[in-house]
Order: sequence, then C-alpha cells, then structure tokens
Amino acid sequence: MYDEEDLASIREARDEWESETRDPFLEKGGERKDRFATVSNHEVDDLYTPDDVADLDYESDLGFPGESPYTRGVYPTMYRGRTWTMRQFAGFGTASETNERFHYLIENGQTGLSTAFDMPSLMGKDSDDPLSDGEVGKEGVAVDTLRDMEVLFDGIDIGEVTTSFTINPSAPVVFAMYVALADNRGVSRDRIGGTFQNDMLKEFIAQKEWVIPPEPSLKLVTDTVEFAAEETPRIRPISVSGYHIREAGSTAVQELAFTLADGFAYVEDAVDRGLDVDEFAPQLSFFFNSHNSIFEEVAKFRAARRIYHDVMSEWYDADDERSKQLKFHTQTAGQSLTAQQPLNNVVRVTIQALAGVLGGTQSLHTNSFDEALALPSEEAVTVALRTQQIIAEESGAADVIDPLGGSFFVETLTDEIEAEAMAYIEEIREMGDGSVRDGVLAGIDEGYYHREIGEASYEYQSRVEDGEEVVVGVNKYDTDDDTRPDLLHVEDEVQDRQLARLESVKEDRDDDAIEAALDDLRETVRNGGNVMPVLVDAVKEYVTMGEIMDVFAEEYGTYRETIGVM
Ligand SMILES: C[C@H](C(=O)O)C(=O)SCCNC(=O)CCNC(=O)[C@H](O)C(C)(C)COP(=O)(O)OP(=O)(O)OC[C@H]1O[C@@H](n2cnc3c(N)ncnc32)[C@H](O)[C@@H]1OP(=O)(O)O
Repeated sequence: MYDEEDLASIREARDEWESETRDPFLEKGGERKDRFATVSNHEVDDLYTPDDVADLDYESDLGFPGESPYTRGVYPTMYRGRTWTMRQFAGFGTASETNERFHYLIENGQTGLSTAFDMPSLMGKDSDDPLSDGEVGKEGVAVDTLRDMEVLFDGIDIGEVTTSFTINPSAPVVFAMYVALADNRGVSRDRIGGTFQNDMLKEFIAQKEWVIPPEPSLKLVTDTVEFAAEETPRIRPISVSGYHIREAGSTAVQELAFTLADGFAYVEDAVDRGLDVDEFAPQLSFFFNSHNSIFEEVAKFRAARRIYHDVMSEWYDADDERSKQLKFHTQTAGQSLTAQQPLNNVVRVTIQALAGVLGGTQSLHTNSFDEALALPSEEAVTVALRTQQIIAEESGAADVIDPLGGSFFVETLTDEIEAEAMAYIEEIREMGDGSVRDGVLAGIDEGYYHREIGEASYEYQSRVEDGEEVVVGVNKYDTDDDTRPDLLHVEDEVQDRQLARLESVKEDRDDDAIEAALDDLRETVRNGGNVMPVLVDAVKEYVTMGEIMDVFAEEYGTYRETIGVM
C-alpha cells in the first residue's frame, strides 16, 4: 500500500527513532519485561509501522465489507445495519425451567436462543438410564423425547427466533425433534432457523464426548448436512467449533487451524457423497473462543475469514459467494475465568467480548462472572447480557466497520496468524495424502492433536506458574479474597419430575409403532441411507433419544480412545 520510496524513508526514520529517541529513554528504566507476548505466547514487537505491512495488497488481502476476501466482514453494513445476535447459552433442569429462562432472556432483549443440554442428553442417554442418575438436568436441560422439545419451546415462535443447540453425538436426534416440532406445529420446514453444533471431529480432538467411532460419526454429520440442504435452508447443521479446542489449552493459531481443517473435512465428506459444494456450504457455520489478548483475537477472526474465502475458492471450487463467507459465533473464554474474586470476570468478559465484536462476530455469548463456580445465576446472566448491550449501544464499537483494519499491528498479526494456521492446515492435508478429511481422521487416530494441544497447554500452565503470565487475583495482587456470589442450585427433585414425564410419555406410546420405527432406522443404517428422514418419523412416535442412540451404538459399534495405550 506504500511505494518503495515511502517505505525506505519510514525505515530510515524508524532507525533514527530507535537510536536517538527510544534507546536513550530505555537506558533510564528499560522495559517491564524481557519479552512481550500474547496469551498464546506469540511474541510481539514494541511498535509496528507501514514497513511491517509492506506486502499487504488492499484489494486482494482486505477488500471491502461484504466483498471477497471478507477480511473486513461478511456483511456490507455489519453492525451499522444490525448488531450481532446476542445469544446466551442457557439450560438447566427440565424443559419447563429452561423454557422460563428462555422467556426471561427474550424479555430482556436477547435476540437469539441457545440451548445447553444435560450430560445424559449430550451422550444420548435417557433420564431413566442408570448411568444418568444424579446428572439429570444438572448442567443443562434434560431432553428425552419430542415431548421435552414441545415444552422447551412453549410460547416461542420457532418460525421467527433462531435457536442454537449445543449437542454433538446425539445431534441428529435433536435436529429430527426440532423438525418434527415444526411439522406438528404447522411451521414450514423452510422457516425454522438455528444451528446444531454437531461437530464430531472436535469431540475426538478436544472435548471427548462421543458414542460411535469417528468414521460413522462423520457419516451421520454428513447426513444432517445433506438433509439440511434439502429440507431446512435456514438451519445450520454444523457449528465447526474451535471453542473447545482452545479451552483444552491450544493456542489461538492451533484453534484456528484445527477448526478450519475440521470445516474442510466436512466439506470434503459432503462433496465425496456427491453434493455440490454450493448446495450445502452456505449453511456451514463456525464457533470460536475469544480470550484476553484482544488484538490476537481480532487478528484470528480476520485471518479466519480470509483463509476460508481463499481455500473454499481455490481447493473446493466454490462459486456461490455465500459458500466463501465464514460466519461465526463467539464465546468468551470460560477457561480464563477465575473462581477467586469472581467479579473480576466481568472485566475479562468485557475485553473478550469486545475482541469478538471488533473481529466481526455474527453471534456472541458472554460468560457469566460466576461460571467458574456454578451454572449462571439470573443476576450473573443479566450482567453478561448487559455487557453485550453496553458494547453494542454505548461503546461506539459497533458504529464503524472493522475499526482496527489498517492498524499496522493488527494487519501484521492477521498475516502472521494466517501463515501459521495455513502451515498447520497443509500439514494435516499431507497427513491425509492430499485429503484434509483423511488427515484429520489420521491425526485423531495417531494422537497428533493430543500432542500438539497438550504441549501448548503445558507451556501456558508453566508460564502461569512462573508468573510470566499474570492472572490478576490468582497469581498476582491480593489472592485470598473468597467472596462467593449467590449461586444457582439445581434441586435433586428435578430428576424425579423428568422421570415422571418420561414415564408418562412411554405409557402413552404405541409399542408397535416404536418397534417399527426402530426397525426402519436399523435398516437404514445397514443400507447406508440418510438416517434423518427416518429419525424425524421415529421421534414423532416419541421414540426416545436413548432408544435411537442404542441402535447407532449396536450397528456402528462404540469407540475407545487409543492415545497413550501402547
Ligand atoms: C461451550 C459450550 C459447551 O460446549 O458447553 C458451547 O459449545 S456453547 C455453543 C453455543 N453455540 C452457538 O450459540 C452457535 C450460534 N451460531 C449461530 O447462531 C450461527 O451459526 C451463526 C454464527 C451463523 C450466526 O447466525 P445468526 O442467525 O445469529 O446471525 P446471521 O449473521 O446469520 O444474521 C441473522 C440474520 O440477520 C441478517 N443480517 C446480519 N447482519 C445484517 C446487516 N448488517 N444488515 C442486514 N441484515 C443483516 C442476516 O442476513 C440473517 O438474515 P437471514 O436469516 O434472512 O439470512
């Protein structure tokens, strides 16, 4: 963006500044540290100038918002037209309690819904399974049958509001329930909107919740992609998630690279099935973490959009512009929150949320300050939502598009993060002999991710222990405050109420229809067909989550991690 002559004179002026202005000043007191680095340990210089961005080409590297390569944002007006979706993750108890929380959040100005499921539902177990005992409704809402979905969305217009479902191994079942709910309510399938996390690859990489092995898991994900493309154009069947990879201890670059590689693996799997990339890619979506190093996060989000645009065009021949636009949800970093001095977390969350906004997120969850201690209380959830509203309506951050674009520092970081992430993606592609899909599966199988993330995590912990990485109120400043906010407690009787509902649903069912539905499902699995249409029929008969997942486990087998078992 600068000509050679300008750059030469800037270089010369910088040398002069260093020797005549900075260095004599440094002699007085030096710098606070020997080395400055982001939370991911990415070293940063003291100052950036046009010389650092000498290779930047405005048109091909940045462009304009809503135009390729989308570095500056996916929409032409970004938040001047509409602010991001404020989507607080919520769920606890039975569907009735969560339905109440949904209404509370909507009344308080939240613009989208996001469902947290309890552990049994996440793992595809019914509430009456012996393994579920003590976990029902504890960390999210319990969903066993379509009846729970009916209660969950009572009084909510599912043709209007978009809802996110954080569910993975059992995602096809919940997707089928949502479609069945729409059918039963007479809402046409093309009106329902929302997102299923349904990102099984990151489960094997980082979060470690699975039922069946990686290959059939991927097959089921692609079933949902195909079904969504054909039936539910406003549903995003996968939210390719870096969040949990980062929470497991990865760096920002690893988070970006591993997530994009997973995204490309899903693209390849769907293309291998015979789908045209432009038929399904516009419905893909992403989900990233936002940590404390504000500029690193902004650069990560900008690099994500640029890489995605370039790779979708060049490797997968996407034509439709929507196939090349990376749209993402952001959640502030749970792992950065501290149990000590919990109110400090409000500040951390504000910084992280601001990074998401400056980075152009489409949707945002701000963590509640008490999340290191328990599920969020109503008070904490309200502060978290208000944080988003203050950023949106008081800070001015939403008034200018990509306000950090053109910052010598942020553009340099964007380039560096892009290059480092691409090196990882290429490495994964090579592990699969030219196929990212096979490379990701090989990486899972061989413990590649486990090693890479483990090393980064160990290194971060060591820096915290050495005090090189400061965590205020934990390893520096007053650390013995034990203030405890009022916490949300989920009563044990929730389990009894959920079991009673499940029992009454089971009593009312037509046993022959249940058996026939499960036979159809087994048959479809055996002949390799898309399971989604039969799942929709099955859940309409009130077949349970556990009954369906048992068929998958019987037919596809279960999975045990082999890492470390030599
Ligand atoms: C840690 C925790 C755990 O594991 O426990 C978790 O995982 S929690 C995980 C929680 N996960 C999530 O909450 C995932 C949320 N994800 C999503 O909501 C989606 O996948 C998303 C990221 C693509 C965001 O979708 P969204 O509907 O909120 O936002 P969109 O960007 O699509 O915008 C919504 C509508 O507004 C329109 N729109 C957007 N911006 C503008 C603008 N400036 N002017 C005019 N219209 C606009 C869009 O075109 C779209 O319309 P139209 O609809 O007409 O096209």
